[in-house]
Amino acid sequence: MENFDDTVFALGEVEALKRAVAIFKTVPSTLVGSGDDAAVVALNDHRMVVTTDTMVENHDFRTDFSTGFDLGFKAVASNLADLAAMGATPVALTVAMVVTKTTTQMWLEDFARGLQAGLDQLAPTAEIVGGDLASGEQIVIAVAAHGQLGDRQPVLRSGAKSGDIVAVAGTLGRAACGLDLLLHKDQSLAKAYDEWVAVQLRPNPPIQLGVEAGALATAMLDVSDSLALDVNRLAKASGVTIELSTGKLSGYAAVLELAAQSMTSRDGMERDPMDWVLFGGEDHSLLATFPESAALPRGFKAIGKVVGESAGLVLLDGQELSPKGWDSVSS
Ligand SMILES: Nc1ncnc2c1ncn2[C@@H]1O[C@H](COP(=O)(O)OP(=O)(O)OP(=O)(O)O)[C@@H](O)[C@H]1O
Ligand SMILES: Cc1ncc(C[n+]2csc(CCOP(=O)(O)O)c2C)c(N)n1
Ligand SMILES: [Mg+2]
Repeated sequence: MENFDDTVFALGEVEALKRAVAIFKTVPSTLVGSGDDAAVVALNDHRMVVTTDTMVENHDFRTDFSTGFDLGFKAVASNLADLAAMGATPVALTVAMVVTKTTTQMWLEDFARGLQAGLDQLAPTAEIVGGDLASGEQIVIAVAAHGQLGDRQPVLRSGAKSGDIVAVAGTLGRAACGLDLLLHKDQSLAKAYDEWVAVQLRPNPPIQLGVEAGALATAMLDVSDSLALDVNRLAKASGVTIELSTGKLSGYAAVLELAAQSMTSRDGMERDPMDWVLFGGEDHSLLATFPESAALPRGFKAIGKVVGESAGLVLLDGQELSPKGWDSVSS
């Protein structure tokens, strides 16, 4: 017989929320925070940048891989990456979630600590200003994030120009390698390469670098579904051809080589770490284009070039790169 005494279900919505919300820190821009019918937030501009992202248990995450803390951190990080990709500074987030009859209050509070840790590390000026708690058959986490631009223009996917440099801030391939380590039949590998597993569980996107780069970038997006897919989205939106070179990407793959070899030695399946770099998602790094004449902003590394106008073509070493990656509905 399961013991439900320590579950969110047993405690009830009001008490469960009271304890979880107590974990969140407040910031000055929140005029009315969690507790009323809606929150009220002060912005430094008349425009608001809004994004949302949903994570569903057993589709986007597994509770045997991720702790509540991990999921809170990841939910914040992935939403902040979308704001940063617009060049926006994060201000306020809401967290709507479905928990199950067996979700413990300890898990919920661990999740809340993960949300706050994500903000502490990536956007200390932002606050969790509200949310919703419902119950259902599996855990669902839906975060909405709101940001501001000050006097800047938003950085769209559609602004890349012929001649621009294509550059990345943050890591590539590590989160996908981490997921394969977690899924590997030899469980000792996830411990041996815990640095890559950590990127999968708690991605660390370069939020501040993205906001800074927003002043110069002609286009930007976060790499959530795969480099190949997301470069393709940028190329299509901008109507340009982008040329990448494996030489510029080899450093991202090299650090994952040992993990690939260890996995292969245990199951005999050949792996090329470049596949994680090109076709793996979830590092939430920032991919941007910059005018050729300007120096690249701090933290950005050139991986390719915009070579001309087209309906949106991506070439890798001169060959068309197929836009393979994560599809959140059909994967
Ligand atoms: N249900 C929906 N209603 C309206 N617009 C939607 C809906 N779902 C997605 N969109 C829009 O479609 C676009 C692509 O969505 P998607 O979630 O792939 O964005 P993304 O930046 O690639 O996400 P992420 O970085 O979280 O992977 C976004 O502009 C998003 O707002
Ligand atoms: C158990 C488990 N199964 C699959 C995955 C892979 N995965 C989930 S979401 C996503 C892309 C970003 O999503 P979104 O576009 O919604 O931000 C990817 C590649 C995982 N991490 N854990
Ligand atoms: Mg995005």
